[in-house]
Amino acid sequence: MTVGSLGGARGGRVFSQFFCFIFFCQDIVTVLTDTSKDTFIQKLPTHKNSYPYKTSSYVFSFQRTLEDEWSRMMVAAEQAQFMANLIRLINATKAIEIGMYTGYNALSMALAMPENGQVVACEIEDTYVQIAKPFFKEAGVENKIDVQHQDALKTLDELIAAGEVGTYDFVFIDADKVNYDRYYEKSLELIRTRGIIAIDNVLWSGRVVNPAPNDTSSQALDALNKKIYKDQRVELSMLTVGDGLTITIKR
Ligand SMILES: C[S@@+](CC[C@H](N)C(=O)[O-])C[C@H]1O[C@@H](n2cnc3c(N)ncnc32)[C@H](O)[C@@H]1O
Repeated sequence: MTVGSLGGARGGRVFSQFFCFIFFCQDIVTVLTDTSKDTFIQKLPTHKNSYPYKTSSYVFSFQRTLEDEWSRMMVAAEQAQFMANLIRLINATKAIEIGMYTGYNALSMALAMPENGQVVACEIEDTYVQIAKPFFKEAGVENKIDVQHQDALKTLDELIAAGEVGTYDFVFIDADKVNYDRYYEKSLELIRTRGIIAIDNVLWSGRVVNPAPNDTSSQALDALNKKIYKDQRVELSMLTVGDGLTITIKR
């Protein structure tokens, strides 16, 4: 079939628009159904609570082979999957995770990035760093994850001092809650315009509503939620996924 047979110049336009649409759909389908890690999924035992979430099932199964005790603080699988897809959609190559723990989500982010992608993973506890590193190596993303084993505030200050302001595409905040506001402000400096800052535990099992007088974590989260709600520097979307996930886009 030729363009001409579809009705001249107008037909050509319709024809090419149609194919652009098909290619666009294919891109979206590729992003949402990438199964290139399936070999790992088959290789690894599946945790009893797992569910075959497409791309994230790899990291999900991978880290859930750790004891339940270790899986307690990880993000929910659907959160890791969602953030990995956000990373793909914005073509992120520079990301920061504040609170790496045993590396589940850092691994998920690194796998979603191209070869030149870099995740700065901040973790203060040595035990967790030692657990995470072999997983990064086995997954073949050791070179994409820069583990910063120290206080995350120090790492963020170092990045700012090193001239990295406005260069990061994606930041995930998931460390000690009382410092969330500080992490948010420093992340806003480091993130580029239209970059994403994702914040975990913003619902804190509902305790952000009327926090108890001695509950400093709930108070800090509540204060930050209210601050971001009015923050003109960002667009906001608060999702009731996991323990509550805020997505902000820097204006
Ligand atoms: C909820 S866990 C992170 C879970 C991880 N994002 C995941 O999805 O697997 C919080 C982590 O933040 C770490 N953390 C707490 N305070 C920190 C600090 N000041 N600097 C760096 N890491 C910190 C804790 O040791 C813990 O491993």
